[in-house]
Amino acid sequence: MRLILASQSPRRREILRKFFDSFDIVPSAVSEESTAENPVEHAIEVAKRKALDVYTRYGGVVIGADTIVVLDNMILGKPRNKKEAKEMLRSLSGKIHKVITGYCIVREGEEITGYEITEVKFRELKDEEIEWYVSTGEPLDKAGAYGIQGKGGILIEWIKGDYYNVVGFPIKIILELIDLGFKLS
Ligand SMILES: Cc1cn([C@H]2C[C@H](O)[C@@H](COP(=O)(O)OP(=O)(O)OP(=O)(O)O)O2)c(=O)[nH]c1=O
Repeated sequence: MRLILASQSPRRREILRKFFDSFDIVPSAVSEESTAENPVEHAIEVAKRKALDVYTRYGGVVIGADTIVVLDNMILGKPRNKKEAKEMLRSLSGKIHKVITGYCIVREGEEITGYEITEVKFRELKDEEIEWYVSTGEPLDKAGAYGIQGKGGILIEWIKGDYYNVVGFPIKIILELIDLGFKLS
């Protein structure tokens, strides 16, 4: 069965490519708003919308995912501009937050949903560090305004849990695909 990643994220593509040889990529264009009552439900709802959008057009086995950063029960999505990126980084400084990725795999009308939570502790950041990091341009397409896999790694004191989950593609998805019969490359 054809495997399709419903994502424009280069990070998700790279992680999936580490484990599986052949799959297609079809980005979805759905809204990332939701009426969910809590962050986990929100991430799953959006992931499901992404996967179903592509599944209804192409069929196959479709994976959708949504990554959010949650600080004190507030969802930080992708910053809209540099000012918002600086505010997000200031609010994360010195604190522990959660990175939640909700995912959905759709095949033959059946949906498998799940999520992973990783805790991340930021160092106390100096204003100059925030200025420098935002000037690199890295924060703009990323939830919480940082990328752990890039220069943003320097902002972090520790993480607890699945590293790949922070980048946007938890290992749980790989395990689900193995259960569905896909072979590791
Ligand atoms: C916290 C964090 C997020 N991110 C990224 C992962 C996601 O790509 C992005 C969150 O946005 P998402 O809406 O989950 O994904 P996306 O818009 O990039 O791609 P698509 O909806 O097409 O699947 O932030 C990192 O790359 N590194 C990090 O450390």
